[in-house]
Amino acid sequence: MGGEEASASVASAPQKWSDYQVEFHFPEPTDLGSNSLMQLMDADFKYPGRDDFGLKNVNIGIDMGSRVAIVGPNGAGKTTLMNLLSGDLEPTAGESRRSAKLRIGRYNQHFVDALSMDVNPVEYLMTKYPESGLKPEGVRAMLGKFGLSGHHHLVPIVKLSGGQKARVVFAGISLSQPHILLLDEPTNHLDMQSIDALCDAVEEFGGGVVVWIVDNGEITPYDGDFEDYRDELIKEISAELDADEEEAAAAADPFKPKKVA
Ligand SMILES: Nc1ncnc2c1ncn2[C@@H]1O[C@H](COP(=O)(O)OP(=O)(O)OP(=O)(O)O)[C@@H](O)[C@H]1O
Repeated sequence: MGGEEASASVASAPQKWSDYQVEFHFPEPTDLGSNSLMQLMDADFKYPGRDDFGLKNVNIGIDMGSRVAIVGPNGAGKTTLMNLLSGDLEPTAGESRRSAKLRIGRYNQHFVDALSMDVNPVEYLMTKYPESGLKPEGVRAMLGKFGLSGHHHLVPIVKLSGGQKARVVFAGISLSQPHILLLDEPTNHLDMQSIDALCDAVEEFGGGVVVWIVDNGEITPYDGDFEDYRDELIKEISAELDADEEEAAAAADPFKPKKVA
């Protein structure tokens, strides 16, 4: 994992921490009258005509305060599982229960890629979440906290980088006042400071959180807590940054032996 913004900041200045302030925040969810938010019980899922892929016997319960991290490889059916959790797909056997009035804040790469419109982030968020009641200045303050610099608030979204669009998606999730966060590889586009801010926000969030982490093994629950996950990500990104710095130093020094690709 790593972020395009992390590599970009290394290219311009070899430092590990950017000098801007980020503070992700998801508001305290409204009371739904029950601690239990959603459940998949003995759920199976199969696409019609696809006998080579299916999910079997999935049991996941998400309550207020739940933290569920799932580790699995690409191709394991992550989008399908996330769609079952969000209610976009219904199980072909077993049961799916969801609290009435449940709001789910969902993050994935497809949502980031799909943000390619001519309106700017402020216009986009104000149109999509009118119930937030925020004025443009409020939306801009929020975008700033999610790490989108002021200049980019008024640039058409189509011109933003993946990392900048990711911040717009996160700000939108916050404005939607979710009870559950479904986060599919949420750190891909983020630099270390933002990953730290996201982990803090997830930790303090009063609702339920499901995070998908890609790894090469089978689909399993993550063996650790969010602190462990944060430490792992930061270790990975530090190693990537060190490798980038070494490469940059080698490129600048004509006498240093070069790595052969
Ligand atoms: N609507 C569909 N109809 C038939 N098969 C589908 C459909 N959507 C996905 N699949 C198949 O189901 C399997 C799992 O797909 P899914 O998108 O859930 O997970 P994934 O492969 O882990 O992808 P991603 O990493 O993009 O989430 C794949 O073999 C895919 O081709």
